[in-house]
Amino acid sequence: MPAAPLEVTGLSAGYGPTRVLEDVSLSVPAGARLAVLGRNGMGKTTLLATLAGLTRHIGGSISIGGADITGLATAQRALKGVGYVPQARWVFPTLTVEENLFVGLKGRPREAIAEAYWMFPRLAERRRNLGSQLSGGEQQMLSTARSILGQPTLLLLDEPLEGLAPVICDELMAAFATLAKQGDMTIVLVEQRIQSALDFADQVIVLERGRIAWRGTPQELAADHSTVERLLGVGGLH
Ligand SMILES: Nc1ncnc2c1ncn2[C@@H]1O[C@H](COP(=O)(O)OP(=O)(O)OP(=O)(O)O)[C@@H](O)[C@H]1O
Repeated sequence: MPAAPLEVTGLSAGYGPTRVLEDVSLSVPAGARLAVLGRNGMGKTTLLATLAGLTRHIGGSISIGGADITGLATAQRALKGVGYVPQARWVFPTLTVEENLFVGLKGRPREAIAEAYWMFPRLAERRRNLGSQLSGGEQQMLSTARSILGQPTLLLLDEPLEGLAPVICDELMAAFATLAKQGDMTIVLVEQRIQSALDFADQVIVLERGRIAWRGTPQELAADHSTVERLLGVGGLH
């Protein structure tokens, strides 16, 4: 399946009585890469969780590939092409790497796991290790690979670099760039490592208290020092 464009209109969502996202609208063309930035607690995770169907919908709509998925449950959204890689790194600790990958196949032939090993050669080396024996970086690779095996047309990555050593971050970002180049997925990346996100993305939004406070290209953001300082709390980007 080719990458699916993402269209979000007037989206508001939250948890129980709490409103977090307010009137978020965005449009990501098929195969494009959107970075979602913002300080802690501004609603980045909530935006991805809302796209995946895991929060309380208050208003607005979400469509991928022209199909309205707003009313669909998480599992149905996955069938429509939404791949969600949560911040918590969903790995089955008592299954081996290979068994974890089998879970992601969703009816595809077993040989398809070669795609995961091609993308993340470290996983091939660790195929017989248990999920619980993996480093944080390897768990992130496994969690991402499992999602990719389901052939999503929209991939949602929530802070994949959190807590990882720089060398592993580079490895992961290189794998994401390879995925993006293949053009089979539209990718939305939430990341606190601003420079890595800007190097990867072709468009950026910055959230502030659940609303889009800024949007533009990575180049525009890097040049806009006052926005970077005000909305991201850092002195500047290189
Ligand atoms: N399950 C929940 N129930 C109630 N409120 C929540 C829940 N999860 C998050 N929130 C609140 O929603 C707001 C946005 O949180 P969210 O995790 O989306 O922010 P974030 O930008 O991803 O932050 P971080 O960078 O720290 O992960 C915060 O005020 C948070 O306290």
